[in-house]
Amino acid sequence: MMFEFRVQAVCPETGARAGELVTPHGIIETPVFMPVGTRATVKAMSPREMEEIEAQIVLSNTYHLYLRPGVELIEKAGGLHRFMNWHRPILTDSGGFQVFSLSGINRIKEDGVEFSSHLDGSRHFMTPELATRVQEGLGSDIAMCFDQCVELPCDEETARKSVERTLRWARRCKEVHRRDDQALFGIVQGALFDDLRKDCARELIAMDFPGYSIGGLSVGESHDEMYRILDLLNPILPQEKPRYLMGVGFPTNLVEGVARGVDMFDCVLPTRNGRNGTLLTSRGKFNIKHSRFEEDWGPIDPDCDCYACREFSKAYIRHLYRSGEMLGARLCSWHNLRYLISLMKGAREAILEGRFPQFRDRFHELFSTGKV
Ligand SMILES: Nc1cc(CSc2ncc[nH]2)c2nc(N)[nH]c(=O)c2c1
Ligand SMILES: [Zn+2]
Repeated sequence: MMFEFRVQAVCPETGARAGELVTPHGIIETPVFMPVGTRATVKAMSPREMEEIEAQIVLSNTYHLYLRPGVELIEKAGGLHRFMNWHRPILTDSGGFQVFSLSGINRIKEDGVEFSSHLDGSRHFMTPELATRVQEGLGSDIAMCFDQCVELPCDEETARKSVERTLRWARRCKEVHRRDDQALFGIVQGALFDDLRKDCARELIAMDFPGYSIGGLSVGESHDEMYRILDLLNPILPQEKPRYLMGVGFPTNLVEGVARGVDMFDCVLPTRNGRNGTLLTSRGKFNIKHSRFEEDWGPIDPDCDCYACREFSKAYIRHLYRSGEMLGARLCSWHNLRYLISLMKGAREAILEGRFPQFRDRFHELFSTGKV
């Protein structure tokens, strides 16, 4: 069996799940945080270091790799796993979101999206078929349908049109998808409109995808609005299939997403914030450049087992950061990634041991104190 998802335990109080996702490149234990490697690298981290922090799966981007170096080159290298020397699972996003958020002048047509490359302004036309073909060429284990994510706030008519287009495009992706060693996920859209979200989910479920992504969130809505949509979709999406909440997120959103039946998360936060000195810890977040750390000889996080926390002081990392030294960005990213990976590992263990509600309360109690 190329692709299989097994739910191993469900928290009776919340519905949080612990599971195993079997892929051609290995088994993923869920809930899982997936580091983002947009241009075929998780910034500042080598594959060996990613294995050391127990990263199980990394993300990459169709949009970026299609523009540079091009899927043809990566196919000649033997696919993305060989090209980047990462032999665990890879998930690729379809490019829809990036076309709208990164490229210049884009024009949506029924057939696809016309856009200018953010690299050199060259004109391109991305279609559901091309997005699917590129992901098959990259050889990721999990691929995304080409969807249309709308910016918030948006009116119901605009959201309805994006749902209808997303569904037509999902059918077209499924129609041309051939690789049986790659799972294609449908992406639920519908902005913050309950009926649109339910209709979109039901139509995608009827197409019988092996997993479902929840798109159109973490795009500026409040936490409560995000949680309302998750509460709405949790009972509708098939319990026996994985749920992936795209672009999320901040530690509190991860724990609350797990409590609402989400299995997979990704976010650029740990590496992007790491590079500007913002650190995520069990006791809240802080920025290392603050003067209060000048003579702080302690670790970033006393509860963290990562290389940065075991071997270096906050004072030293602050010095590196202020001097613009690359090691500063590396150590901050290293810690933030390990923190989120460990947070999901802890949630999984708590669910398996029947103590997730206590884990969740303890997390909020410590994280919100901001006692750093
Ligand atoms: N918030 C958010 C984030 C992403 C990027 S997920 C990602 N790709 C690469 C790294 N991370 C989304 N992607 C798609 N296709 N659709 C969405 O609605 C959407 C929403
Ligand atoms: Zn650490």
